[in-house]
Amino acid sequence: MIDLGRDREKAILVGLHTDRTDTRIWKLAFEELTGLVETAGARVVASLVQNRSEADPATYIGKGKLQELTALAEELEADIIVFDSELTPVHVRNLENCLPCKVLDRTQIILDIFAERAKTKEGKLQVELAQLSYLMPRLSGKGKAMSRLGGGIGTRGPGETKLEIDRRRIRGKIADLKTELREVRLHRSTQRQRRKKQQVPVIALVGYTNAGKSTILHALTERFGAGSQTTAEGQNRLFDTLDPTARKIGLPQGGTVIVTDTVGFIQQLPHHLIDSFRATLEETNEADVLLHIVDASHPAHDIQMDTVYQVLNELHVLDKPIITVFNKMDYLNGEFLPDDPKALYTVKMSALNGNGLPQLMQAIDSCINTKSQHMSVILPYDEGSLTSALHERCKVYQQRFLENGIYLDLDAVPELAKQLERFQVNPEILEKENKV
Ligand SMILES: Nc1nc2c(ncn2[C@@H]2O[C@H](COP(=O)(O)OP(=O)(O)OP(=O)(O)O)[C@@H](O)[C@H]2O)c(=O)[nH]1
Ligand SMILES: [Mg+2]
Repeated sequence: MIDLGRDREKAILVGLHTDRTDTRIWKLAFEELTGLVETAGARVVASLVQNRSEADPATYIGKGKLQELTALAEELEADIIVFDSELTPVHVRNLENCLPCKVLDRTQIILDIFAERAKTKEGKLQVELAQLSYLMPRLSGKGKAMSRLGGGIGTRGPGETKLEIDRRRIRGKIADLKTELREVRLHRSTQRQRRKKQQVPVIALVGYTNAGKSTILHALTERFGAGSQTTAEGQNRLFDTLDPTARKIGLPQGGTVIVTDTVGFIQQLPHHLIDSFRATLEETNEADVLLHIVDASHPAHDIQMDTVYQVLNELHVLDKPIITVFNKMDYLNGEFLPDDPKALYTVKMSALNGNGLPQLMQAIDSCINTKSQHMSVILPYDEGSLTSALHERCKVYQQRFLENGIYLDLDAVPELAKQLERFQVNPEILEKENKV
């Protein structure tokens, strides 16, 4: 994408604010659309917003607004009009009939950016799968704008060559892609198995796009990297990282961990993408700890955090220990931010100047290396499942069956130590009473 302002396609953005949408969330998503369209290589020349109780089933926006938009597009000689949410096939058909230029929606812009960014075979296959799944129900709706092919936003990737192909062939192609993806993933799961065997703990970086995940991985690798590894420095653009990257880092108290970086999240991440990228996102399932990176300087970072937690919830990984990292603190001039209640640790740092990096390492170390605790307990006989969990996961030195329960002398892992606190006894007193 060469940035020569005058050669870039001119885009008009169209937003619909309905009664049902939270205004702050809507505003964030609409501002993001500007960033997305610019990232995709176009120049935003105007935006038009309509407040309406709900989307018009035929044309998304109302008739009057559509006339206004048509006139504006002609006046500004716009090349594309981008709508702020996923249009139905009916919307696309009707809008294309009225408007003098290409009609695109938020989903297509995101798919387009992903198509440009994907580097690995798996990434490319995933994007292609998402694009074809998006295209399938819309094939018949592609009217005049799409027949004017010749590149430009929304027509990159497989769309260029395959638009003429009928549904059946696309369905076949989707099936082939799924098979190919399965094979590629098999290879990655073998790599993961090997890592598991080596018992190296895995830390997954998660967070909103542009929060600073790659910059943090770069800083960690520079300072604590094990062996000669390099990582790309972060870039100030959306969805800079698409393909998973893994790096080995040495911990201050000894031992190493693997830190993985992957695709960032955003409002209304298209569901075709979530489905296609599920395997990549599910890397987080393998992680021992999640590092949730937040751009603390962003005025809507609370909404961004909620979005991340929603995706993590969908991936069923919220039970893992989370370290929340408020990054970009250098922008904040000591402004106070409360700790994230969902996290085990909250760290405030700046990946840019390195402030807070040692605290982050400390938090990682504490999560990974939290020592087992030596305890003596008497467990009532009705605590059968806890007893078996202890035998499975802890080192038990002594066991005696007493009148009021089982006496155990053991090293308890941190999660179980908490549950055992209420059963703790003083072994010296028991010894004096000749019970153990
Ligand atoms: N001022 C400041 N800028 C930062 C800091 N950390 C990262 N950045 C900048 O923020 C931008 C985004 O950083 P990345 O590391 O690419 O963000 P990311 O989370 O990997 O983004 P995606 O890969 O798009 O999901 C870059 O321009 C970084 O230089 C920080 O602590 N302070
Ligand atoms: Mg990145």
